[in-house]
Amino acid sequence: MNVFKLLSRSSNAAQSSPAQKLPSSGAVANPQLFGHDEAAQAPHESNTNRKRKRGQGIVALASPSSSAVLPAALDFFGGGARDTEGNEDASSKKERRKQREQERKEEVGLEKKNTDTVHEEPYNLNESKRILHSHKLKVAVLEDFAPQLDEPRSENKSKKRKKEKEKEKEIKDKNKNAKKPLYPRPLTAFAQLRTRYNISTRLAQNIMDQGYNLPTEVQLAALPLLLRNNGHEETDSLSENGSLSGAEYNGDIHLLTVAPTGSGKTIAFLIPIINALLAEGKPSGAKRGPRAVVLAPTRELASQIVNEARKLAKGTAIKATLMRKGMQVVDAAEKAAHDNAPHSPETSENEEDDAGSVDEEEAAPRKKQAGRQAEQVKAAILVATPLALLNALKCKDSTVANLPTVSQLVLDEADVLLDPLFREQTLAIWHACTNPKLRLGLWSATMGSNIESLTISTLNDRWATLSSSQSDMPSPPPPLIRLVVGLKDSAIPNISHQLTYAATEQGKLLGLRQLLHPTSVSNTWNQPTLRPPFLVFTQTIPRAIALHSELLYDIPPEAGGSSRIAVLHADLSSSARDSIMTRFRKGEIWVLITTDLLARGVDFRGLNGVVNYDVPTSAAGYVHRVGRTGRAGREGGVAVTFYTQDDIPYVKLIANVIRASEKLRGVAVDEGCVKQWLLDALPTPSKRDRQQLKKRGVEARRQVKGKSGRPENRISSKSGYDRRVENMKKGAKMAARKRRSEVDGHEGVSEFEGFD
Ligand SMILES: Nc1ncnc2c1ncn2[C@@H]1O[C@H](COP(=O)(O)OP(=O)(O)OP(=O)(O)O)[C@@H](O)[C@H]1O
Repeated sequence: MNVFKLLSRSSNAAQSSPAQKLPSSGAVANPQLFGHDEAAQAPHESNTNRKRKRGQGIVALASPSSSAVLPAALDFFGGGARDTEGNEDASSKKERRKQREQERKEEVGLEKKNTDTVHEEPYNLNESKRILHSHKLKVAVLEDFAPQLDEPRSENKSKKRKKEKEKEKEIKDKNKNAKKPLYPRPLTAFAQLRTRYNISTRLAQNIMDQGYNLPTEVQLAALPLLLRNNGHEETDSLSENGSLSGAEYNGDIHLLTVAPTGSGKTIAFLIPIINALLAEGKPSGAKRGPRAVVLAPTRELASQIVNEARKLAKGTAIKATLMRKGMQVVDAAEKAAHDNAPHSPETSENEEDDAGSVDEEEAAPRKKQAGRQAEQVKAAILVATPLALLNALKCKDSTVANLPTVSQLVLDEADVLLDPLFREQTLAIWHACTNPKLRLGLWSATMGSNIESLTISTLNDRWATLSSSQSDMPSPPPPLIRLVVGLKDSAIPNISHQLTYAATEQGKLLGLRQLLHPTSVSNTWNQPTLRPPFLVFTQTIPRAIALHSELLYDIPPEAGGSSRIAVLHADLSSSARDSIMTRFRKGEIWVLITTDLLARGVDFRGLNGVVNYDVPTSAAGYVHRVGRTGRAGREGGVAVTFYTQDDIPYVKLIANVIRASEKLRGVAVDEGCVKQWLLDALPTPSKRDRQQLKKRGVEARRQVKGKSGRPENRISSKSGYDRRVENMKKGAKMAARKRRSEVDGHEGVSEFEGFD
């Protein structure tokens, strides 16, 4: 067995598996989830996607070279490198060479087409409606703030406040009603970014260099809404159609987007930001500071966004940076001015709440840094977690300095950033962005209606506060537009789900071991097999650590042994986390055990599956966890969820999401993994239970200390009964030894007669 060959699996080999197409096989021709049958694409918009540059980000895992022969026990990837298939591969070598040649030709052809000037048809409302409908896209103006301008600015404050309160109350009811629909002109090929929106040549080139040709659904609708139309949009058709394209806003909007996991939201918000910054040119005036801020809930996601931004802005003057400890975001002078300025009561309130939430780990180095010259952020795009940025903005008296240079604020995973866990921090940063031209973007695969109302009321508040102090507030204020792709809050349809009853904790461990070992996988139910690399999610950090130590030696040494399995959680140091992420992306780690730290946003393109070792604590949690596989339309991802007796009160939440996803995929209820009888039999958790579950998880799985002070809910392949018997035997042995030593000791005393 050549282990080296096993490690250097190339994506070609996985494709050679005839039975199952895996996400690790590489990018698919069409990254879209819906509207595949759509024939009506512009002639230049071939579905033949330009192939990604070799090795570009795809976890390099597949099967060994065609001639390698693997014992079944080591064939973790199911590449099927048996003798016979080896021969088949050898005979198809010529075929593959031909195919590669063909792809190269297509690439060249596509490049030429994309650089050609594309003739733009005028905006056609019916055509736009049809394309948006087939891609399951819905766009609506959620809130038009323009009517507020009718109110005289001199109106006394309390009257104004009262009116605002009344308005806030109305918001909830209003949200339920249908909003003004919009039918933006769909972007059906990235080439149109140049022809229609005249984006920078370099940016367009960078997009092509990434291998992106066909926009995903979210890009198809969000980019036309966010990019300035540069006068290309025909005013005639706008007036004819009653401004239904949204082009009259000319990109000047706040956008709230709900789009499936892995659907390319990152570049959908980065392209307009980079293009706007390039168009602005070098900022005038002495004020320094970031011009766009992207907030993300975890460091891993933030650093991924920085990488994407750097790739898109390569060769331009726009730089992106990750917020690190000790960095200085605003000018020292600005901060000092803020220190001396009187603060509004609203800000102080926030600060008091936040003061307690400052992490000591974060705070200590800040104190150390105070003595040294801090590194000033020079990049135009700053990506940060809320806490890291807020710490940098806090002044000596723990008030928050303003970020007047920021004109774009993006909340990636907005629902979690505005969830109680991060809300105070996120809102404090939002309020610190005092630029009257600030535009907001909220992006996630799941978004509760409470997030919409919170956004509207915060936009209202900001407007009221800023318009009383600043004369240059835009008039009318930009509207809040909502874009929804597919079915809101649902899991992607291109993965298969398995909901497995494991009865007990021990059952789950056996189930996971079965999934892990290639020879023990019995595919009796004709379900797709889970192949590495995959993620395993647990409810808590101690459980992730315990599971890791239990499985550490499950992969045979010939296949890399314990180095193939790792655990990643928030208690590890930043450098350890980075190193594990790098090794997992490289394909050196096959099984990564983690907590919800990696549940959101993180993009492992070739991840073949996800195991919910512990059931997620909410439906949204499930959507995000399983969305780590099946990215950019890749087929073959598998999501396995184990549940035990303890999960029965809540598992219906997950079963409903699975059913909805299978329905989207067109799977009949009696053929899917969640049968109707199961849905009928499972209890529906109350709202209170749901809230409790989200907050604390399944109680039985929380760290419970036994009388001995050791955790009782350990993860082990031994049953509680076996452990008890073993403990009793151990106890008996100890007691016998003690008795023996006592007897020996007694004899000893009798022998020692010296003191007398
Ligand atoms: N138009 C496209 N064509 C092909 N691949 C794309 C396209 N747009 C994005 N991708 C790829 O899709 C993957 C997922 O993108 P991204 O991480 O932005 O998804 P997301 O919608 O933010 O997901 P999540 O909700 O999990 O955060 C990335 O690997 C990205 O490179």
